[in-house]
Amino acid sequence: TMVTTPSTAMTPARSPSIPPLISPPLVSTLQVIEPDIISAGFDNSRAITTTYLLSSLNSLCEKQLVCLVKWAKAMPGFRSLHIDDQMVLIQYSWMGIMSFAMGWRSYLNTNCELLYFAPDLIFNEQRMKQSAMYDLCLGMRHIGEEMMRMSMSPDEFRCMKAVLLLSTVPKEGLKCQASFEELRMTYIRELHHAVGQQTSSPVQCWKRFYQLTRLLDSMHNLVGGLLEFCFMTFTQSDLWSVEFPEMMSEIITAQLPHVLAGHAHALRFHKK
Ligand SMILES: Cc1noc(COc2cccc(F)c2F)c1-c1ccc(CNS(=O)(=O)C2(C)CC2)cc1
Repeated sequence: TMVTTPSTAMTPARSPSIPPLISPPLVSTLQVIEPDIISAGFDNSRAITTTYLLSSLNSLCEKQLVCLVKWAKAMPGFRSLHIDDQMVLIQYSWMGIMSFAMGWRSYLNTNCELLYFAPDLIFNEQRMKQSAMYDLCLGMRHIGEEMMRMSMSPDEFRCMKAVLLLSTVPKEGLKCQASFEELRMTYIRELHHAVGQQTSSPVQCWKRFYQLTRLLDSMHNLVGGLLEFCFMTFTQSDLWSVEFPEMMSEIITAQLPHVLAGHAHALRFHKK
């Protein structure tokens, strides 16, 4: 489905009184295709057990995966990649994209006091401990705190999330490496442009761009730990009796051997 960009559609042809919108189409398209907030369907009246918490996270994850695939396919240029590359990019980046978006919701809605997975699934300290993922939750909260410290803008957030989709590749390379690298560069330039909108001098712009790309790099470390936990929970799901819905199971089954074999290569802006 063609996504119209309001900036072009809404800019009156000739009206000297109203300055033409200068936001480049890419940023306004990212705004238009941004998925809505999804509810987990969490029953807050039930006894809160670790198993129920994790199973609820997984059913929320399943719903978010459906939206994530739609969002990726609506992202300008993504569909021009080789279909196999589209698949592997989503398989390698879904955890990072979901976590980054959750950090953003936690920043916007709770000032990073809590982890805002969904309007009906918000983790306070106690729930973080109960979830058996306390350290991962702290790592996630730190991401949200960085967004708050930088007072990250919605445009910067959406550009960074687009870059995250294009930040983990197979070690042996993609089917169409050139079109991937061109697309990644396009979104990195778009991020730089969004940073320029938040700063008033080139030096400030580069400093902020440096800090935001550092934050993007740090997502890889958090995601590594999360994937380990995810794979461990998945392989022992009968033991923990944590439910893994269909699409999640498919993605994890496809992704797990490659990641454990060290085939997933994280693209970083900075030396570690
Ligand atoms: C949905 C959803 N919105 O955000 C996130 C990122 O989650 C976390 C991020 C950081 C620390 C944590 F502690 C998280 F939980 C998810 C999300 C939910 C489930 C799964 C797969 N399931 S899983 O096995 O990894 C697990 C987590 C249930 C145990 C994967 C992402």
